[in-house]
Amino acid sequence: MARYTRVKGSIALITLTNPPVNALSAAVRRGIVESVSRALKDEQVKAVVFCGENEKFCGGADIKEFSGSVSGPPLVPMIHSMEAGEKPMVAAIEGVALGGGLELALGCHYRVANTKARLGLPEVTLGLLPAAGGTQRLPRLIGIPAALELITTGRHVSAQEALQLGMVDQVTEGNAVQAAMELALSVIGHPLNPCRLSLRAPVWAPDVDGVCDAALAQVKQRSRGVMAPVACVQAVRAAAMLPYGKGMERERQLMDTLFRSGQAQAMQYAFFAQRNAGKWILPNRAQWNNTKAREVQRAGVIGLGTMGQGIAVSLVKAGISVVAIETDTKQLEWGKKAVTAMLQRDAQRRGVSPPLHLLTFTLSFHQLRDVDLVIEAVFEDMNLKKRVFSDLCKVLRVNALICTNTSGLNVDELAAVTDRQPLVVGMHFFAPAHVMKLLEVVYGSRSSPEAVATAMALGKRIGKVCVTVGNCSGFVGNRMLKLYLDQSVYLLEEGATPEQVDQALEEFGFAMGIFKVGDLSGLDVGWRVRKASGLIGPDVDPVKPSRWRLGRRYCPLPDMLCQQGRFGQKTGRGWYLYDSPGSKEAKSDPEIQNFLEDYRRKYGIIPRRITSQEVIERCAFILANEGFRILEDGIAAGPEHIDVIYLFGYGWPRHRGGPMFYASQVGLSVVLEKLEHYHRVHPDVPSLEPSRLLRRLVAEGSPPIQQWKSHIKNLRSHL
Ligand SMILES: CCCCCCC/C=C/C(=O)SCCNC(=O)CCNC(=O)[C@H](O)C(C)(C)COP(=O)(O)OP(=O)(O)OC[C@H]1O[C@@H](n2cnc3c(N)ncnc32)[C@H](O)[C@@H]1OP(=O)(O)O
Repeated sequence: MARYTRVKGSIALITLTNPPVNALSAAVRRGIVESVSRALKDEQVKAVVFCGENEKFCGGADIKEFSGSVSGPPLVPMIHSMEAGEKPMVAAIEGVALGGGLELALGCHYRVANTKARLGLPEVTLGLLPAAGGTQRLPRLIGIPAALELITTGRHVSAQEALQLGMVDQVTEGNAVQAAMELALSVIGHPLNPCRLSLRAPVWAPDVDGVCDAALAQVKQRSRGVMAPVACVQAVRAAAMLPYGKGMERERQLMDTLFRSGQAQAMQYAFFAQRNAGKWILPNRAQWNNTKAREVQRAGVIGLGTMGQGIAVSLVKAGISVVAIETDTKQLEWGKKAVTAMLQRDAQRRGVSPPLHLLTFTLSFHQLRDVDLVIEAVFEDMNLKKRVFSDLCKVLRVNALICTNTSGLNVDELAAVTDRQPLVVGMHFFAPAHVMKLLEVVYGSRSSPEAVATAMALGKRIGKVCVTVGNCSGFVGNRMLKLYLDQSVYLLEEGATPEQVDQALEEFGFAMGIFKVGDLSGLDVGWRVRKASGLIGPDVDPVKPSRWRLGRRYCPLPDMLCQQGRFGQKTGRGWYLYDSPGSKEAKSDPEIQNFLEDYRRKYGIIPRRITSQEVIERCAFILANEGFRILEDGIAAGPEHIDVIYLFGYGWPRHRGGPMFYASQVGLSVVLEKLEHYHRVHPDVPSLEPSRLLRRLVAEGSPPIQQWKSHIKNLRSHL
């Protein structure tokens, strides 16, 4: 699908037509090959301009084709024949030129971009490398260091930056196609060899080896265990060392290794899962494309603690007026200072002025009378939240939405104290709220589709990856996290150290192990939650606290740590030792080793050697097992939604797809077998018992993850 038109007498305009992003599907590639051949044969045609329909040049190769057998004309010879053609070819870049789309533009002799265009080679984010000549042509155009940075990060650059780097010849505020046609007419008859990037010699740079070695070390540290960034460096190194033809061979070999790898499959799954999560659907069949969101121009934020501050910053940055409320002057001033500073820092970084005029800080609820929506972000306490909710109903417009930022409290119980249950939803932000991408939008049993649609649209507008979830304790993310945390401390009881567990998790791909994360977030947070839930009370023996509570295994180690004032980084001591309170570098603490040994002695536990494999199996499979239960309960609409929550909210490594995808990749029967084994060994941990859905899927031949939803439907109809 490429449209061929002759314009201005002597220009062949080739338009890629594959909405929404003009991806290079087999049909598009076929269309391009035919159109280029026609343009080269037509004697009236003196130059060729490429553009994309709907002001989007091209979003790259069609990723959907990667999972099947790829047919149609291959990209590399197609781009080569464009570059070798004896008529000037100009790319008119509007919207995006990404991946294969940019590689196509690099095969042209000239490139013109609209000011709003974005260019990049994001293949690395899909577990691949730019294998349509991108790793060989881009370094020849902009040099090794800049090409390494763009190709290993997959970063998109603006048209302006592309011009500075030398990726494009011209930037226009007007129509890029018009500008490209003018350029094309002006270069007819000019020699083309200097514009053929493949003909340029390997790029010389001082100490090219050193630059590539440094890039390799950097990607290995930044993306531990991920193959694609390493392959990207190797391919760019080839551009520096080898003639073009040999470099292309190297690019192909490296791509062959990546293309069918589990990592590439996981990352491509993650790409589509993220988009799929935006297509929300509620049990009553209301969904993203049949429900209208309300417009939100003014919002209220109640509570200016860490969460409220981040939420206020996110809203204001998206152009929404915010009325921010606190209960006393000191708290209000403190919050105001923090929010203002964050907005100023951000504005300074972007070279704009901070939108402080959008903020009102006040102690008075009356200032909320004309807001469209309120996000309550007070302390995680049901009674306090209920009081705030009833106070809100006295001042808000009757049709204003009330959203609660809670990490797990019952949204229905909160809604019940209001005069507007359909207009109440949960918005579970992650700390720090102006940075973390994930937002769980929690629908209660009476939340209206319109309220859910509004919260989802608002989340998207402030740059979040939003997932709708049902109302249960901990929703999706924290419900699963609780069991993962349990496993990690059980492993300590049985013989592991925090360092061992963290190392295994970091080797798996987590940026930080679970104990380091605990120290960072503050161990007192969970302690408070456990106290509030009745797990810790006056009846607990302070000398030898019970390891059996509420009918199941309980590990008192985290409570015992908190009793010693070890709250993590903020106190300079937690599972690790820090140089001073607030410092970040975690060091092993011999006191913790002694503490664990004493503990095991006290309870008569004989420590055993715990392998990294066991750490991963127990942590990852418990997550997946609870994920299956969440699907059975209808709390998440599909496995992709759970995976998106773990990818964007809990640091799950992207090259492992998510806990549900990981389970499918390991093999559901293996996961089942392992869970059965661990449950046999630990019968006092009910969450290790394999879920019914997992058993069912295995019994039905372990279908691919894309088909699980239909099996869930069958399972639920039998309930
Ligand atoms: C067999 C050997 C092959 C050799 C290939 C050699 C080298 C080339 C490799 C590549 O080119 S890989 C692809 C590189 N491109 C990308 O990674 C870009 C991916 N897309 C995006 O980043 C964004 O979609 C966008 C282009 C910036 C647009 O963002 P926007 O927010 O406007 O829309 P989205 O919701 O993200 O997407 C809309 C719609 O389009 C689908 N889609 C996007 N890009 C592709 C693609 N490259 N292939 C197939 N489909 C794509 C996306 O899934 C959405 O679909 P729906 O959800 O609406 O169904």
